[in-house]
Amino acid sequence: MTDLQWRVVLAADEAGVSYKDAIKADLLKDPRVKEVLDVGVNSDTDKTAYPHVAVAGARKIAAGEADRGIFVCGTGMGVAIAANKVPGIRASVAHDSFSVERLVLSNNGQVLTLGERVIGKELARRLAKEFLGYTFDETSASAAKVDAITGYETAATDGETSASSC
Ligand SMILES: O=C[C@H](O)[C@H](O)COP(=O)(O)O
Repeated sequence: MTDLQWRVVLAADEAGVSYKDAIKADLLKDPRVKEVLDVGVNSDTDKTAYPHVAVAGARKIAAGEADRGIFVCGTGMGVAIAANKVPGIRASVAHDSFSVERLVLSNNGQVLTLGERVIGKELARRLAKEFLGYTFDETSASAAKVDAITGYETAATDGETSASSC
């Protein structure tokens, strides 16, 4: 996208709701963000397990209702693993600036995941902000590699056992 008017979907379990809500407050003030979707949870008393919120959030992106996702759980790993089960979604935990950059520029990741029990809140807020500063270059050398991921995913969906190499 060229105008960087992001539609961002947020998701968290009970272990990530505090950071999710802090990031939500930041995004609502961010001029680059035109819409924030929050699929929950909205309280640390809500015990909905992380796979459910992660898949709900990822499906918003797969359906074209959101451009990016920021999902939080205790480690960031569970929501990433769950989100990646949704076809077309590329999600990863990234707890440093370089990894956040490469999640987008190398992997065309749409979902950044964060671990509330792993990094501090101010770093999480900064990484969320940085994540929206990058846009994948479809003409870059990384594009063919991302296409290879999609090829394997398509092959798996089609019930095949392998995909062609790039
Ligand atoms: O990856 C999982 C998350 O960290 C989650 O918040 C905690 O999961 P657990 O209760 O199974 O450790």
